[in-house]
Amino acid sequence: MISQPQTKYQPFRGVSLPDRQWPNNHITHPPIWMSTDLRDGNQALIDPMSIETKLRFFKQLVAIGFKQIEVGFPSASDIDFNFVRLLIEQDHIPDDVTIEVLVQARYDLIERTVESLRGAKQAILHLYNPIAPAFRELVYKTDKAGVKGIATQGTTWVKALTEQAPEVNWTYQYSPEVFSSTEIEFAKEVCDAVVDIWQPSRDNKIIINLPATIEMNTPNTYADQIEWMHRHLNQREHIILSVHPHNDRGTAVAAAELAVMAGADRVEGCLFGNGERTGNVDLVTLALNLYTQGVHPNLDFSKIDQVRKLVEECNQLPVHPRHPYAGELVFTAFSGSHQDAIKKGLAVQKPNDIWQVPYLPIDPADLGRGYDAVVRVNSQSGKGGVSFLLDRQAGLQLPRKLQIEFSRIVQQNNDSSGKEMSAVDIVALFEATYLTQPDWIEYKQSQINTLADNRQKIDIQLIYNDSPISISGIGNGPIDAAANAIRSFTDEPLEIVDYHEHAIGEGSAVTAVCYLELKTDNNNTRFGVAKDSNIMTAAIKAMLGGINRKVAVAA
Ligand SMILES: CC(=O)SCCNC(=O)CCNC(=O)[C@H](O)C(C)(C)COP(=O)(O)OP(=O)(O)OC[C@H]1O[C@@H](n2cnc3c(N)ncnc32)[C@H](O)[C@@H]1OP(=O)(O)O
Ligand SMILES: CC(C)C(=O)C(=O)O
Repeated sequence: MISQPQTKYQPFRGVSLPDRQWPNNHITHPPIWMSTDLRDGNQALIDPMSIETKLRFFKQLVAIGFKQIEVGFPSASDIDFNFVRLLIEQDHIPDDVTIEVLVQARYDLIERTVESLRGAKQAILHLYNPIAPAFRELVYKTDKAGVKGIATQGTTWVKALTEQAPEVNWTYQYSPEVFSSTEIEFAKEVCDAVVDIWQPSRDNKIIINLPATIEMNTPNTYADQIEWMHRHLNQREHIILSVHPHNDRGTAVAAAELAVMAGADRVEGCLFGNGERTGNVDLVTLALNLYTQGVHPNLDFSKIDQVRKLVEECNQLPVHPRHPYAGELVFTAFSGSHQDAIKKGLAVQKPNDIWQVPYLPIDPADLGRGYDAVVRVNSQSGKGGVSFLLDRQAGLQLPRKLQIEFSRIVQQNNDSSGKEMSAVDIVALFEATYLTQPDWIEYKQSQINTLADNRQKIDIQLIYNDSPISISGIGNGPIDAAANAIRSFTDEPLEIVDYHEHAIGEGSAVTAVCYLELKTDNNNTRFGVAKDSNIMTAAIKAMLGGINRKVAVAA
């Protein structure tokens, strides 16, 4: 990089629009969407799609709900020409879907393009030519009149040639390519001239598409340009104003949103932002941004993983794991405080209430994604995430102090392995720590009787050192009695500091889980955990579990 970038690059200022209105506007309904995956997306691929791949992609776009789909550049290649023919001849185009094709302003190419569309019920013919200063000077070696002439001549040819195919219900689209860096008055002049030739009406509107072929500055700059055109174009009522933002500065989504606020009716882009260089605007993000504002985009991404997989296969390009809404990791929290907040939010979120789960701008379930991936545990995680996974995976709802104790054990494990732990790993570690300790004292069975003074007597059979042992205790309740019985046998102080239990499962498969915090010497407490179909047995086993753990750790 050079130390004085101003000697090499100059700022782009766009149009002066001090009375701009767009900042006060809100998007209250979706724009007309146009997917150009099979054209602008395809032309940017290392290996452009085959006809079969294009057809797979086309069907997916239709299933998502796109009503306008640019399917190729039929005058450029046999694949694109034959693909258009296949769509028409094999009747793959639903009645409410219009295919679109792109062409340069060259007679022979337009002729071939019209030929490719013969027999279609409806079609959008899209003509473009670059009109910006650098293109006029460097590429076309002409002036403003020259590029305007290419646009008007092209439009005249399109008009004449499409009239020869009256079976097609034609819509004409014109793009002043590189609109984003064209003098705004000149862009209007060219578009007005095209509109004059085409003679659109309220019933047969022309699409004027204003591409940010190269993104020039902050997205407000583009919004100003679009609002200016929206306010100044002749015959605006006969025009569908369209935008086609590219993502050179990484702000295409913002540019498209602001452009819609500025008056655009239609947005062209690609799924997951594929396209030339840094891509076209990402239609998935745009649509779901709208959805999270309570506006249905009229596009269905309720199986987003399936869509992502298909697009990755067709484009032979991966979608980034952090891609908004669709990336593999976007609904995953590794860090402790995020996990804690998500866990608490999910616990109180009711299905029909306004969505309020912290850190999750959208309910993953709306996109067909599960909650399993929401919380993942590595060395950055805390008790919230660990206990969330224990609950999701095994139905274990640990009391707070045990959450803290066990998350430290998980942390030690992570620190030594340096790896992420799956929910299965965490449950296994929990079981190894609390439920499957070596059986120093093994529970066999027990019986409880109520005495004449209403106190409870318990008789417990144990196995200790491979020998059966019977112990008894009396107490105010069964747990007190069991604690007295065990205390007499171990000759240890045994105080129950906290008792927590819950059921897992339903009906005859229900299991009780008991978590006891035990004081087994003067200063320290220790958790004993056990599961059993009988709640009392679970409590006795939990006491023995706590003692077993003390012994196991001390040994
Ligand atoms: C921003 C965009 O995405 S625009 C779309 C770009 N997509 C593509 O180009 C993909 C498909 N294109 C192609 O395969 C080829 O360009 C073809 C087959 C259509 C044409 O190929 P060629 O005839 O070799 O021409 P090429 O594409 O190199 O274009 C150069 C010529 O076309 C002229 N030209 C380029 N674009 C246009 C246009 N939109 N309108 C009129 N003329 C144009 C150039 O001035 C140049 O003319 P010259 O030969 O007299 O100097
Ligand atoms: C043809 C036009 C719309 C285009 O693809 C662009 O300018 O990026």
